[in-house]
Amino acid sequence: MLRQLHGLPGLLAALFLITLAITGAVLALAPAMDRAAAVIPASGEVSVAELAGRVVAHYPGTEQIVRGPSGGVVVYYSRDGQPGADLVSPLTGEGIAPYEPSPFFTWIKDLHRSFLVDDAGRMLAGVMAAVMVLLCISGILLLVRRAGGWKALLRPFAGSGNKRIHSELARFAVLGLLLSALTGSYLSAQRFGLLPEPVEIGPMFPAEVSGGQPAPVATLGALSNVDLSELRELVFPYPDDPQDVYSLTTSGGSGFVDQATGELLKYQPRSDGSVFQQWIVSLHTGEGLWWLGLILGVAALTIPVLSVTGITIWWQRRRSSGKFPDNADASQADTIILVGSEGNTTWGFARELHASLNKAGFRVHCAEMNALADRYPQASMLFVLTSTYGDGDAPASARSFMARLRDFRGEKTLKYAVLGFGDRQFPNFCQFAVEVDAALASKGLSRLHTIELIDRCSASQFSEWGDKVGKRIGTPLALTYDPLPQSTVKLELVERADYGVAVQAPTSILRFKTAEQGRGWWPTFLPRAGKTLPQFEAGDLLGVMPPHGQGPRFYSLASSATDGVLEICVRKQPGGLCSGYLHGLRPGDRIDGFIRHNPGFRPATGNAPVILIGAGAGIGPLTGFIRKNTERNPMYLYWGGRSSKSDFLYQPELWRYLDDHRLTGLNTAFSRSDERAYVQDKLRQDQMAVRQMVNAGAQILVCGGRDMAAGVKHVIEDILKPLATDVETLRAEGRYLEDVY
Ligand SMILES: Cc1cc2nc3c(=O)[nH]c(=O)nc-3n(C[C@H](O)[C@H](O)[C@H](O)COP(=O)(O)O)c2cc1C
Repeated sequence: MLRQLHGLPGLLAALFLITLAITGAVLALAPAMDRAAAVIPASGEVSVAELAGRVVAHYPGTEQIVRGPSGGVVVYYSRDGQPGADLVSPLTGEGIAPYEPSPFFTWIKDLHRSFLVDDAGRMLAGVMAAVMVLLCISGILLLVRRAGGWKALLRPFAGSGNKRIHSELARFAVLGLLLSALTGSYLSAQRFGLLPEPVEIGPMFPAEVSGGQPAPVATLGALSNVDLSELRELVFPYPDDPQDVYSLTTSGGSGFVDQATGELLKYQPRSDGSVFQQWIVSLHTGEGLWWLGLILGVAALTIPVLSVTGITIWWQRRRSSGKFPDNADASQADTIILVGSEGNTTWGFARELHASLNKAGFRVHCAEMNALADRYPQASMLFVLTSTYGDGDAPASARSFMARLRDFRGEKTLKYAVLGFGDRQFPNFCQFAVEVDAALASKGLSRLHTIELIDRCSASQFSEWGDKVGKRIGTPLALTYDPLPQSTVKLELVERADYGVAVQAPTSILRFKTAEQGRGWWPTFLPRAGKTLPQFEAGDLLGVMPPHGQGPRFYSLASSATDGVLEICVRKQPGGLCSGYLHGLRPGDRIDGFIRHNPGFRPATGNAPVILIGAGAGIGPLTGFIRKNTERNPMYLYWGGRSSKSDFLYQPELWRYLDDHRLTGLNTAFSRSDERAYVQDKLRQDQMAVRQMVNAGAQILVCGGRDMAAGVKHVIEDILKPLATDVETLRAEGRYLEDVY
């Protein structure tokens, strides 16, 4: 419900909101620019009488002096019968520049207030402001849900991609956006009579004025008592009319000043309603609060990005949660698939399983976990595919599953398998799936297959799980997960370097270029008939389609698009289908590939040290990060191989980076040399230095096999103990990242 409340209005309003945001951001500059152009004396330095005296000395035909919200003083005068207006210095009364409202800002203001179509546009702008209030409030509640509570709202968000960008930006900007939207809605509601607008009726013209000889304005007592910082406007009396008076408006009220005696006549303080109104205007426009204007402007600039990421998230969710064709009735089905999902990606996996089982002749019913029936009379297999949310909690479509499970009466013949979807960056990896698996077992059901956990939507883990389940049920399941139909690009192997054969760890560095002919490298990456690769960074993933219609396998990229090649580092796995295929390639051979972004695995920017830890082919993306470290931020590499003579991957390149300081320190460990050391041993030897770096804010990135990553985590936990922190805390802060396979 909350999500619909956030998504639908956002989608409909996106274009108008982007217009309002961009124009609002431009207008937000105006108060700061006005302020920069003006001369602003300190409070108490210049009285209105002094100002008026100085101005009159330079502009004998002064008719009015206005002090704008940003502090700039403008004099309106008449010279030789011609009216004029100048920005003046209150310190001297001299003109600084002619005063003319900027036609550009006027046009932007019209676009902002009414989309250039008068009342209908003004009404639309008001509606958009109200929609923005709704989006901000529902967005705040979604952020709280995503963070796992109000208290956790300031912690770094885990996860990656559009969702992370959307949440981080929203958290940064939401209060500014809410303030602009609330004040904008208020002003619109007043304009269309939905809220009362305070009417400020000034004091009546005084019945009696002295009518004496006018005194020089600089000597008038009532004007001497008012500081310039309080002035709004001072209207001069008609020349040669002794019965006329000065009209004075200040931030506190308005009144008249006798031009002969300098006495204040008929002063009337401003009403509370008018003061409140002025605050609303200032809070919306930044008038008089130039710094707030800039903050609101920056917040407004996030709206285009929030709109694009929001629409992308909505679109991906929609595509992956479409209805299933051939969904059998729950009471007739022999196989049940239950799905626990919040962001809907798990539905994409469920659809693939559903289609594959259907093709194999099963009658399959698929539904959300919240729709668990009391019993499935015909079913012999139950698959539960679920993600985990919050801090190890159930996702939206599984919140009531545990409660419903209490009333569930499973047939004795019903066997189940749970497949968890999660992200190892979270402390409670796939926790909810683990709890569901235990709860089903405690119901007396037996397992068709032990629980397995999929990290970050790994397509290869999913297809491996399918192979194992297929063997158990006696029907091959060729499961391929493709979140959106991928358009692949032909890549041509241009270079390879082979290592590790002598130590039974054949590993190759493979360099590809797109096979389509273009002028140089870059044109091949520009959009052409949809057959192009998007931008990529080291640490992103290259999806490779092995032959014979298998699902894609993913390899971490060791290069960025700017390096001019697409580089991966691949260890040949015994019996590995895709790694064997890649190792068999010769220069000139072509493969099909696509990019999957992985923004969750990137070194942080800034001066804090970065500690890169890897083993074997895990050095690929780490080398890519070092290559990109042209800022020469402190970067240390701990890497383990088997033999320095056989599988020291990237050796010459790393030494070059040490020389040019892209790499600050290199520490290698070789398990089949005399030292017989692993990367964990090197970390332990260096524990003082590692601890100091973590204390100085270092980020740790680990890349390589699961066992190595577990060993490294263990050592790092020990190293962190004296610092009273641990790996999970660093992980939550985005300072311990893993790319593990
Ligand atoms: C706010 C948030 C909280 C998450 N919490 C966890 C968690 O505690 N444990 C975990 O393993 N994964 C966690 N994840 C990762 C998701 O479970 C993972 O991305 C999953 O593939 C999402 O599937 P879905 O889109 O079908 O919900 C979290 C993701 C987000 C965005």
